[in-house]
Amino acid sequence: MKTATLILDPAFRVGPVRPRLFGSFVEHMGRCVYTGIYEPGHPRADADGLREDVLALTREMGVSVVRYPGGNFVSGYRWEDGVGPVEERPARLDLAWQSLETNAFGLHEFMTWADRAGVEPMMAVNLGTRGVQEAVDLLEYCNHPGGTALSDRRVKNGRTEPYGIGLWCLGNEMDGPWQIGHKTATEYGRLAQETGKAMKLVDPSVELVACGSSNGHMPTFGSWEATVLEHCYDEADYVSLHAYYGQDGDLPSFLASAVDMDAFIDGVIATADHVRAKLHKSKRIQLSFDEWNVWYTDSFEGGTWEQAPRMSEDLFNVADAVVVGNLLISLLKHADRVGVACQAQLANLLAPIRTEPGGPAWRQTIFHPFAHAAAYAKGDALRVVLDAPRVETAKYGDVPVVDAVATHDDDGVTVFAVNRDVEESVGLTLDLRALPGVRSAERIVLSDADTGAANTEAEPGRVTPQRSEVPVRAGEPLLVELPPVSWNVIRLTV
Ligand SMILES: O=[N+]([O-])c1ccc(O[C@@H]2O[C@@H](CO)[C@H](O)[C@H]2O)cc1
Repeated sequence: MKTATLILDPAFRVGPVRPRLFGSFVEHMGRCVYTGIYEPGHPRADADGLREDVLALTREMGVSVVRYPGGNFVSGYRWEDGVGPVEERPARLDLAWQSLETNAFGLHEFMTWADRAGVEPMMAVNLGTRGVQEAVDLLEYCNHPGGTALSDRRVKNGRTEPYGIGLWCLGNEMDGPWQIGHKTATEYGRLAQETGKAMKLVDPSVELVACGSSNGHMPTFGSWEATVLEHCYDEADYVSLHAYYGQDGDLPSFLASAVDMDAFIDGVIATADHVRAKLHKSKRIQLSFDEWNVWYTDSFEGGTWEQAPRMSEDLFNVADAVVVGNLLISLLKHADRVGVACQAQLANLLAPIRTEPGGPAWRQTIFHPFAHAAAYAKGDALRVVLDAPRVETAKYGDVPVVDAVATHDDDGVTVFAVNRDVEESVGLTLDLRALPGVRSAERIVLSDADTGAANTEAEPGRVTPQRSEVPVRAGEPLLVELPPVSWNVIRLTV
């Protein structure tokens, strides 16, 4: 068996784990909204048509913040279409996904859902086909107490108190040629600056996310962030990152996907800090990794003009869950700069939660690492000193076979670790010399002899994490075996 050692010390602090790291994303795309979170007439729907089974799973996952309504969808969206009496709302072509948008679900429905799910809303404005005026109109509608045409319209539509939405995205993936209203970095940077300036005049408390690159391999990556931030450094609080990782038959490289995420995050930090130095600023721009996940992009099908077509309903397996866990480790390793992160998406497409219309809702494999991280990654993120053998990958060269991070709070220390070896277990020795008070240890593991195993409607509990106690001997290191292709949580209680 391969062996690795890991030194834990509460002094090796990276930064606080901010709850917004465990965000998700609800887009008007495929069946995320319609027959996902919202299905009037479903046996488990409440009086507002919100699926209570999906609400319960969202709460169980520990989702903290949810980005809405897109995504590519937002770049052609008129928010006014989704407010007021439902029977008066227009049906529209959704050009992003070539689907039919009925607008039966809109702003108020989403805010009711967010309230019941116990999540903070993260609202995106359309900077594709629209601009400064529509963005400030939406913000005034949402956040101004009353006495103006827009805020009184919100009151008339049933919501007296202002929504007080604090986190806003200035458009979506505006660097992407596929984006409706795609812009150059200079065009977008100026628009983000002016939109941000006006939004902060309406409500100075809002936090704004400027669009970074739609992935770290875009030809404009780096120069896009630099140009955009040179324009909107004062107005932006965050710059966004998006990344999706897929399997293409090369499992060792897929399992090492977090190597790419680490490099992407480091590149954006370096670029944002370059602009900070160049502009002589003291403020540091934070990172909003507001779309991340595993995704088999070739499973995308659109163009039918149907309402809520089945799109990208990927069936995620054990290997996918291990990669998702590793991506969460990467986010936690950068907790000092990544202040927001949203797994894309919540229900049905690319999703931890799957539903059937009129039928059940269940947890995909990737639900579990997210739920563990959201539940147990509290307090401060800790850098760990890891000594592990390396494995060869075609995409990333040789990489450590184990990747890990830890968190420290009043209850103790939790280690999150993946074994990226396709065949062999790794014997991990946890050096606890800086934690003499550890009384007990529990470990949770997600692995399977069949790395392709998945949860389905017929077998929703096929892949389930296993919990066990690990014996602790005072003054001695702790030994844990990490099975091949596994996600592991080790909770040390003091
Ligand atoms: O790799 N791709 O082919 C690819 C295509 C589209 C794409 O768009 C992003 O992903 C969509 C789904 O979350 C969001 O609406 C959009 O922001 C992200 C990645």
